[in-house]
Amino acid sequence: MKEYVLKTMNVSKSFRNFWALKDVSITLEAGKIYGLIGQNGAGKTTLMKMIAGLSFPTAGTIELFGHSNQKERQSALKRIGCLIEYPGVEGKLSASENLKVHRIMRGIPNKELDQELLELVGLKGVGKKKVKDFSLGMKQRLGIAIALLGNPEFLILDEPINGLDPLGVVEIRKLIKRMCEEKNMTILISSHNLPELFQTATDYIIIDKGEIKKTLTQEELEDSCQHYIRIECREPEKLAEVLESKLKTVNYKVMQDKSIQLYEYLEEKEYVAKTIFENGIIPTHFSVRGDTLENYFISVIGGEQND
Ligand SMILES: Nc1ncnc2c1ncn2[C@@H]1O[C@H](COP(=O)(O)OP(=O)(O)OP(=O)(O)O)[C@@H](O)[C@H]1O
Repeated sequence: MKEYVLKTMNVSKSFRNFWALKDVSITLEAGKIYGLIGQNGAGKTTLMKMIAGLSFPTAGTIELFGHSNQKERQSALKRIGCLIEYPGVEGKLSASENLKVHRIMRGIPNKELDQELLELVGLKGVGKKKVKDFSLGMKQRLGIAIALLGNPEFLILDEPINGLDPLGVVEIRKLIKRMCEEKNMTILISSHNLPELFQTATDYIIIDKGEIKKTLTQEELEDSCQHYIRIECREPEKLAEVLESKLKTVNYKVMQDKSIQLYEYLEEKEYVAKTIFENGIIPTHFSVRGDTLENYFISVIGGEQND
């Protein structure tokens, strides 16, 4: 049976007359990495804050680890770790001193945890260096270490790779995947950039203007962005036969509108056109289709695509 970490049901949030979230209903399964994707102002931070108990919905229900009533949810919140907006760190202290402060504030006595977490996030070697002299990537990793105090089962990270250089992005990506794999942690990570999250998440939630526009798995996203040759003709059965017998491929799909999508030979379009023509098929349409991740995201939120 699937284990659910979070269910939000018709969650809405208004600030005076402005609805920052409208009827948000999402379900997160344990052990997956969810990418919450939306442009600036889409409502990502607002949603994450409500899930983490830092703010309250105007309407709707949030169920955490199966608990939706206020009292039980309060204790379920202890099973969450979050990095939402930058955590309170003291620039004049080192990474381990900062961790110690947060550990003591949370009432966690285990002193060894500080070094364990610094090692986990790759900050063990920084010694006494003050946090004010850290790079952005190091600060983000310290923020993640703080979020990991308390050994959370569900980790919420708001834009953890925003502003990082490519190497920093790779490091955070590896860390997130490792935590999911080694600790079976469920992770919700936000970003305004779908390609950036593409190699990290297992599932995607696309949000725009406070509304969930689409939820999809990595596989579904890959399918949506896969490139193919679209061929239309009067005799699709005959075309399928030619693809199999002459081009030796079964890597195609006959669509409902009877067009055929061919997922091979993208670099040899002329050869495909010549072969089908020589075998008596006259295409009424022949084109290469498929989206980039960016264009797919824009099409889902209803904007204009780039060519
Ligand atoms: N406390 C608040 N008072 C008034 N409006 C708010 C408040 N918090 C958020 N908003 C508004 O709600 C909308 C959603 O904001 P939110 O910070 O959740 O977006 P976001 O997707 O996280 O964007 P960003 O990537 O820019 O952080 C924005 O229009 C924002 O101005």
